[in-house]
Amino acid sequence: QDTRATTATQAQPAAAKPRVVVLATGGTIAGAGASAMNSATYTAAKVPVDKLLAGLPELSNVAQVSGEQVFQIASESFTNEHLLKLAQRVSQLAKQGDVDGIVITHGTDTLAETAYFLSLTVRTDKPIALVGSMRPGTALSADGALNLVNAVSVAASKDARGKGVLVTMNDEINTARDVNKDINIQTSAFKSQWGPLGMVVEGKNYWFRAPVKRHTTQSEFDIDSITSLPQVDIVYAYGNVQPTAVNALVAGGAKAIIHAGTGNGSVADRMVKPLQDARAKGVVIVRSARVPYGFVLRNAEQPDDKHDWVVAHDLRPEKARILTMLALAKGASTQELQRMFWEY
Ligand SMILES: NC(=O)C[C@H](N)C(=O)O
Repeated sequence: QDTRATTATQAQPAAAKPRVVVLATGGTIAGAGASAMNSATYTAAKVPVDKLLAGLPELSNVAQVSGEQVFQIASESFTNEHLLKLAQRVSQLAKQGDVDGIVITHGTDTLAETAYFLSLTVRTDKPIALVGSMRPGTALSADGALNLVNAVSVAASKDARGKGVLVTMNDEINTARDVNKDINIQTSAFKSQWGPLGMVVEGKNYWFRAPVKRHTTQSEFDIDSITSLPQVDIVYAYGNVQPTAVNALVAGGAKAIIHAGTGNGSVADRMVKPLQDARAKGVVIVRSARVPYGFVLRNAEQPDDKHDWVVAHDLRPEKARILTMLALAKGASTQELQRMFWEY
């Protein structure tokens, strides 16, 4: 009896690839410049998602990928409405049985803010990976292609489940909460002060740590029940700063002001009274720091208990703004907001 035929038919059929949806929002990863020398001079948000995906045949080895153009904008122009619309779409897709992971292509300038917003509001354990690029696809040594393949491969992997919203740039996997754009011009733009969670190399993830802060499935926020976000603004501290901006924001209807203080979140003597007055009018005051690393301590630099101010822990002012908007949308008190800053 010839056994060769039997042996041949015993070969296992290739397992179906995970299904990943790429939601495109614009940014440099969809940018185009006039020449290959233009690594920094170009127009963002030009190339449609279908074209981005069609240019990457490698993706089909990793996942069954489909694309959806949600916006086509540079990320510095993101608004609260964009955040809400994107998070609602991510939440819908995450509930679908035929979606295993979601990738969001995004401009890098506000990518970390959007990532944090999604990690706080989308209740899923499916992998969500945000990705951008520092050079447009038309440039020499463009970084978008590999970044995007890496993002799809992370979103497609079972071992990324339950790790919350991730940012995959420059071969690193960072958690949405900790990561920030720390360097412009360079492709190693994204850093977490507490270190990356891992790396993605040739389609495989290498994990070294896991996030401990509440996110996604453990979050008390839920995009499905949020329809609008309150006005929360940021005031930047510097030598000779005057109360002009604080007073204007209060008059303009800000519900909270994030004070990006010097050093440990310190507040200039002439700014204390205007901030106290704002608080007396019901405006929530959050003390953060313009210093990128370290963290702000409660009742150090200022008597926060006495002022009824909140401290932003290690969150940058722009990320403190995201958490404060979500807290106020839920009607949180200043005590609850402070708890949230320690927990998220
Ligand atoms: N590298 C980039 O994506 C920067 C661009 N300004 C953006 O955020 O859309």
